[in-house]
Amino acid sequence: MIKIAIFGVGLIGGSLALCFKGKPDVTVVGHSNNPASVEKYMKREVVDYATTSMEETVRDADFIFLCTPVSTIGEYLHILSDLPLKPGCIVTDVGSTKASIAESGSHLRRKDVYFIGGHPMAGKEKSGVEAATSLLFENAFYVLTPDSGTPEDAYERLAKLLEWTKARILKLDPKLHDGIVGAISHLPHIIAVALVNQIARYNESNELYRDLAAGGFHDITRIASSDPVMWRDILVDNKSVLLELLKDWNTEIAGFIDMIESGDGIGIEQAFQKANGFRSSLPERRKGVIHSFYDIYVDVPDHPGIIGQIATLLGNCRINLSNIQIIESREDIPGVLRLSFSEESHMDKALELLKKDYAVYV
Ligand SMILES: NC(=O)c1ccc[n+]([C@@H]2O[C@H](COP(=O)([O-])OP(=O)(O)OC[C@H]3O[C@@H](n4cnc5c(N)ncnc54)[C@H](O)[C@@H]3O)[C@@H](O)[C@H]2O)c1
Ligand SMILES: O=C(O)C(=O)C[C@]1(C(=O)O)C=C[C@@H](O)C=C1
Repeated sequence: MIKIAIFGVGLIGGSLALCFKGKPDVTVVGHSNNPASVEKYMKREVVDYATTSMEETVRDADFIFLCTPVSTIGEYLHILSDLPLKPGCIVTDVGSTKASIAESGSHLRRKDVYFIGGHPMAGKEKSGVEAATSLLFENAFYVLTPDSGTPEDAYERLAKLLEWTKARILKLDPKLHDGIVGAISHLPHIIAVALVNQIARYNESNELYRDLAAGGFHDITRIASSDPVMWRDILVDNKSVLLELLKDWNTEIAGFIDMIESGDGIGIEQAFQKANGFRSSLPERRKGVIHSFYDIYVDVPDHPGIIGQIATLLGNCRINLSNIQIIESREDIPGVLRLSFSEESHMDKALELLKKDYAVYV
C-alpha cells in the first residue's frame, strides 16, 4: 500500500488528492489544523482519511506533499525534520517559487528521507478544496527541482507517482525556475492587479468604466481575482527576480509612451505584429485533452439554455461532442462557443447541421 500525505487540501492539494485517490493500493490522507476543514475533506471525499494530527498524517507515509502557501512551506519542512518519517519517504511541495524552498528542503536531508521541490504549472484564480479537480494538471508542465544530492531512484519514484496527474514532468534548477516563472506567471499577476486597480480608481468618479469593460479588459484581468495571501507570499519570496522584471516592464511601457508621443504608427504596428507572432506560437494546453481535436466555433446569443440546445441538437443526430467551451460570454451580444470533436467526420456533420441556424467558423 502506498500512503500519500497531503498538507493543505486546497485547490492544488485537493486536485492532487483527487488524482491519486482510488488508484490501486493508494491511500490518501489529508491534514488540516482546522477540525472543520478535516470534516469537509472527508465529506467531499477528496481524501480517504483526514486528520488534525501531524504525526498521524506522516506516519508510514511514502510521499508527503506540502500544498500550503509559500511562506509556510519552510516551517513545515522544519517540523517534519523532528517527526518520525518512514525511511525512503519523499517530501515534496507545490509552491509557486522554488529557490528558497529548495534551500529549506536541503536542511531536511536526513538519512533515507528526500526532499524534491515541485511546482505544477496549472491553476486557477479560485482557491480552496471546492475548486479542486482531478483534471487540473492534464497536459500542463509539472516542474521538479531535485538537486545533485537527490538519488535518481527517489526522483524516478516521485515522477512515476505524478504520472497519475497526466502532467508533463520537467526537471529544472530552482533559480532558473524562479526567473522564468517570475516572468510568465508572477509578473502577469502584478500587471493584472495594477491595471484593475488603476481602472477601479477611475471608476470611483464614473461607473461607466465598469459598465463598458468588455472582452479585452476581462481577458487580461482574470488572474487579478487570485488569492491575495497566496500572491503576497509569492511576490515577497521572488523579490530580486521581480524587481528586475518590473524595471524591464517599465522599459517596455516607456517604449509605448515614446511611440505614442511621437506618433510612431509603424513602431506600434510592429510591436503588435511581434507580440502576435510569439503569442500564436504558444502551445495550447487545454485541460482534459490528451489527443488532438477538431474544433469549430459557433456564434450564439448568450441566453440560458443555449448550450443545452446545441448539445441536444448534436446528440439527436448522433454526433459525438468531446468538449464544449465558452470563449467569450457577454449579455445581449453574440458569444462564441468552441465545440471540439475527436473525429473529423463528426465535426463535418456538426458544421452542416449548425450552419442552418448559426454562424459557424472552422
Ligand atoms: N492556485 C494556483 O494557481 C497554484 C498553482 C500552482 C501552485 N500553487 C501553489 O500551491 C500552494 C497552494 O495554493 P492553492 O491555490 O492550492 O491555495 P488554497 O488556498 O486553495 O489552498 C491552500 C491550503 O493551505 C491551507 N493553509 C492556508 N494557510 C495555511 C497556514 N498558514 N498553515 C497551514 N495551512 C494553511 C488552506 O487551509 C488550504 O487547505 C501555494 O504554495 C501556491 O503557491 C498555486
Ligand atoms: O490560471 C491561473 O489562474 C493561474 O494563475 C495559474 C498559474 C499561472 O499560470 O500563473 C498561477 C500560479 C501558479 O504557480 C501556476 C500557474
